[in-house]
Parts: sequence; C-alpha cells; structure tokens
Amino acid sequence: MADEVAGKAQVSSELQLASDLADKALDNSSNTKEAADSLRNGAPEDDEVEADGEEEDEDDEQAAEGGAEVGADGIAKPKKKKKSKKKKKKKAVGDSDAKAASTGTMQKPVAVNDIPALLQQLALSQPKKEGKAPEDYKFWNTQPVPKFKEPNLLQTTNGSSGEALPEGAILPDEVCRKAAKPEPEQLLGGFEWCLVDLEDEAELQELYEILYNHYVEDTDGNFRFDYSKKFLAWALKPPGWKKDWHIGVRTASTEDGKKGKLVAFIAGTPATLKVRSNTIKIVEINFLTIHHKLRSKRLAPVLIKEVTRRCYLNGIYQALYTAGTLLPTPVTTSRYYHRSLDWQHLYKNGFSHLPQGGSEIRQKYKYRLDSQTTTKGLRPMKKSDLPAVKDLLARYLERFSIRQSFDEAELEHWLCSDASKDVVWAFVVEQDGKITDFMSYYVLESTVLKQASTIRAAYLYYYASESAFATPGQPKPKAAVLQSQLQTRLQTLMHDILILAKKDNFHVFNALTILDNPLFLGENKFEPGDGKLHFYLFNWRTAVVQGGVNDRFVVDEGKMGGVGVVML
Ligand SMILES: CCCCCCCCCCCCCC(=O)SCCNC(=O)CCNC(=O)[C@H](O)C(C)(C)COP(=O)(O)OP(=O)(O)OC[C@H]1O[C@@H](n2cnc3c(N)ncnc32)[C@H](O)[C@@H]1OP(=O)(O)O
Repeated sequence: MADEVAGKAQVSSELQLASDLADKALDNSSNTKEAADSLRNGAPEDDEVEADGEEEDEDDEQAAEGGAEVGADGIAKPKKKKKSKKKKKKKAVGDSDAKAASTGTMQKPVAVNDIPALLQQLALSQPKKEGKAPEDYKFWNTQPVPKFKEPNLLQTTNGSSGEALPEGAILPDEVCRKAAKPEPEQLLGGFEWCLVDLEDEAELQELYEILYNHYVEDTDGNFRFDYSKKFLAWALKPPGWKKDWHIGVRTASTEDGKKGKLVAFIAGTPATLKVRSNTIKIVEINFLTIHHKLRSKRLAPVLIKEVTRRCYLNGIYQALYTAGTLLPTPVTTSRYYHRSLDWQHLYKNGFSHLPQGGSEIRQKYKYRLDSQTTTKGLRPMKKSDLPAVKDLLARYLERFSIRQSFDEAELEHWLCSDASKDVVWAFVVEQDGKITDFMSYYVLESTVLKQASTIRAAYLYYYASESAFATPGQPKPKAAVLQSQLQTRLQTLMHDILILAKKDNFHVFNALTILDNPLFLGENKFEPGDGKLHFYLFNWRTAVVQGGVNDRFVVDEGKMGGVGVVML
C-alpha cells in the first residue's frame, strides 16, 4: 500500500532546507526580549495560534532590538545584525514536528478501479528521502547518538560485519559525569528556567494548557493531542519520578514577583530498559514542547541539553525517546494503525475517508462489532493480579530486543493505581485460577482543530499471553507453530478489547506495529495511518531492530521481535 506520509515528508524536507536558510537569517534578527514580553503580557491570540503558525509572524516581525541568539547547538551567542523580516514567513511550512502524527488521519483509501490513484499511491509507496542532509543536523551532530549509516546500524540482528562498532555506551559514564556542569544551560534573554510542580494543581493546569495549545499535531495540522491532567500526572510521576526532570521555561518574572508564563517544557521519567543482553537504568524523555511563537529559535537544543545535564548529575547516562521527526538515528521505525469504532464520527471529523465507490452504510457495517466479548474468564485486572501479570509480562517482553523491565510497584502505578484510574483500562483472563492473558489500553483524546470537536482514542498499551510459550511438561513446538497459536489467541483477545473500548465510547483504537501487533492488525480491520514513530536511544549504540513494517512501510509479521516498550 502507499505511504502518504513519505510523499509529504519529501515535500516538507525540501521546504525545510529553504526554511533552514531563512532560519539562519532569522536567528540573527530574533528579538527574544520582545517575544518574551509579548508572551508574558498574554498576547490575545496566544492560545489561538493557528496550526500553520501564521499568526506568529506579526509578533515576530516586531522583533527588533536586544536579546541574545543561539547557535545550532543551542549555545547563547552575542546578537548579530538583524535581517529581513520577510524570510520568516517561510518557516511555518513543514514545521510540523509531529511525534508520530498518531493524531493523524487514516491513509486515504483508493477504489480498485481507480487506476491513476492506484498508480499515484504505488509511486508514493516507494521509499522517499525523509528529513534533511546529515550535515544539516547541526545540534544532533554534536550529541552522543549514532550517525546515519554507521556500520553497526547497517547490520541486522543476525548480520555480521568486521567493521561494526561495539554495542554499548557511546560516551563512557565518567566522561558524562565530568561534562555535567553544576549551573543550568544559558537561556535566551527574557526567559528563565523553572520546575513544573505537578503536585500543584495550578502548575499542572499550566502544563496541560501549553500542551493543549502547542503540542504534537498531525502533518496537516488537523488534530492535536489533548493529554488530560490526569494522564499527565500518571505519565510523569511513576515510582522514582523526579521533580528535577519536569523542566519548564517561563518568561521572566515581573518586577512585582509574579511568575512568568510557561512557554516550553521537557520531561524525563526513570525506567529500566533492556537492550538485547544489557540492562540499563535510563530516562524516558517526552512532552518536549515549545510555544508556537518561539519555534525555530534553537530553544529545543537548550532544553535537551538541560535535561541531559540534570540526568547526568543524577547518574543516568542513557535515554529512550520517540519522535515523528527523523533525527540521527532511529533504532527502529514503526507505523500507526487505526481501527474505527465509530466510523461516522471519524468521518465527520475528517479522520477517516469514504473510499471511492463506497457508502457510509457500508463503512459502518464494515466496522460493526458484537456487543459481547467471547473470551472465557476475561475480566478487569485487580491489584491482587499484579504478581501474576508481572511474571507473565516479563517473560513475554523478553522475546523483544528492546523492552522495558518493571518491578511490582511500577506495574501497579502503570496499570492499577489511583493514578492510572480513568487513564488505563487493564484486563486479565483467568482460567482455573491462573492468569493466562493480560491486555490494556489507555485513553488519549485529540482535539479536532478546525471543528471544535474531539476524537476519543484508545491506544493499545501492554499485553501478554501464555499462548506465546510451550505448555510446561510438553515437547516444545516449532517456532512457527507457537507463532500461529499466539496469533489465533491474540486475534480473539484483540477483538474482545475492541468490543470493550467501543462500549466505553471510544471512537477509534490505535496501535503501532511494535510488540506482536502485526499478528492481529489486519484480521481486526486496523487500517494504516499517516503517522510513523521513530524510536531513539541516547548515548547507546546497538544494531537496528525490527519495527514491524517492511521496506514499503507496510505491517509485516516477518518483521517482529524488535520493540517491546510502549512510549506514551
Ligand atoms: C541521558 C539523558 C539524555 C536526555 C536527552 C535525550 C534526548 C531527548 C531528545 C528529545 C526527545 C523528545 C521526545 C518528544 O517529546 S517528541 C514530541 C516533540 N514535540 C512536538 O512535536 C510538539 C510540537 N513541536 C514543538 O514544540 C517544536 O517544534 C519542537 C520542540 C519539537 C522543536 O522545536 P523547534 O521546532 O522550535 O526547533 P528549534 O529551533 O528549537 O531546534 C531545532 C533543533 O531541534 C531538533 N528537533 C526538532 N524536533 C525534535 C524532536 N522532536 N526531538 C528532538 N529534536 C528535535 C531539530 O532537528 C533541530 O536540531 P538539528 O537538526 O539542527 O540538529
């Protein structure tokens, strides 16, 4: 099938090159002090900035005097001569930094008899160049991440290469420790660092608002993630969480001591990651966001360096993060698939399309679901299931090259705590007193930007099944037999989870091509979406892993076994 995104990525990468040139000029003319003043004074359009960023221009055009500027590495440098304002307009295009565009639409379907459209999609399905030229990653080229096309990255898990760089840390711990300065990164004039106190309702609300107004959008600017306050408190406060890693940037406080406006954010949460045979204490980085008016001013590198500094100071030298944007260098890439639960709602809101020659009735019929689940022993998970679920999940995830390791307290937090209530739905299958299967999903709404509407999406979270394993005491079946047994089981379980989500008024059920998802996506009528998700490791080199898709970016059962970690 075609990959619409690949085509768009190509266009935006060309525009990106043009806008990068404009950026260079802009960097010289940015008046951050005025931007800060404008933001602090609550410019009226502040929370109504259009997805295309157009409203940024007027404000930015007023930029004139003073303020520092930052280089590609985010280091503040003395201000240079200002340049023409006109160039700025170019940047808004192709600025979409969508994490995964999982907020995005389903790929437009094409009728079989529509030959030109089919040919067009076929052309789009050929891999296209994404991102920009390697040398243009001015910041990332200074960071301890693998370069594009390093010998080790060309290997598959089974591949061998005499030149392969060794698996492991890129920078030794000692080097990181010494690199961590005691004082924070230098910020642009008119702004200051803050910690966002998620225990404080007002600050949680501020975080909610900046994300609601400025976080990830799909490539067309039609949808934006709407992470609820409850979700944020859950996602950002797992056991061992650190306030020190909830980093914000505010406009400078006023003379009367009033707090400035929150204009940027980045968060880290602690986790234990297993990469092949290594177990690493890491930080998961998420929720990087910058107010639309402060985009393209090299603030992201400053935020990233600041969170890195704070992690190094805490003895954490590796990180895991995901993004829709291509950076050096993904350890894998996966794709979003969507299963309509309320097709009519998705269609009305521009998320789903009517296939050529199709009818609304036929579409609704296609996605109808039974009202009752069929799996015997399926019930909501209870706290008392935790030891069994922990054991099952740990064995299940061991089958993947990159997987998260949970202790019981972490699993309780993520699956059945006060924090997870109304955010996560977790179920088990109990047969003869034994937990044989477990599955879960979380809620994440998206704002429909042009229609004042919302899409209530369920995202597949962790799951596990005894069907992946041989029956104890019996001869071990061949791998293909085990996979087929697992496939049958997962198809039924996922059919049931769709029924449960539908009953809970979700409009769509989303899943990536990670875990064992390729085994059931097609059978359960998931359709490919526009969004892709790149997985990255910071300061850790390992050979690329499978992302569940083939060279044409289509879900593929032969490409599983790579990713066993779900990022929020
Ligand atoms: C050991 C501890 C380590 C901890 C750190 C681990 C690393 C964590 C890394 C962060 C993981 C975050 C995970 C998530 O949360 S992914 C979600 C990202 N957020 C959004 O998409 C929300 C909407 N977009 C925005 O708010 C802005 O566009 C962002 C903030 C994304 C960029 O702001 P802006 O558009 O104003 O750009 P700039 O002028 O300041 O800076 C330009 C530089 O930034 C590089 N860039 C662009 N997008 C991303 C991105 N998503 N990850 C990493 N880098 C990114 C870009 O290639 C360029 O560098 P280079 O090309 O010149 O080299």
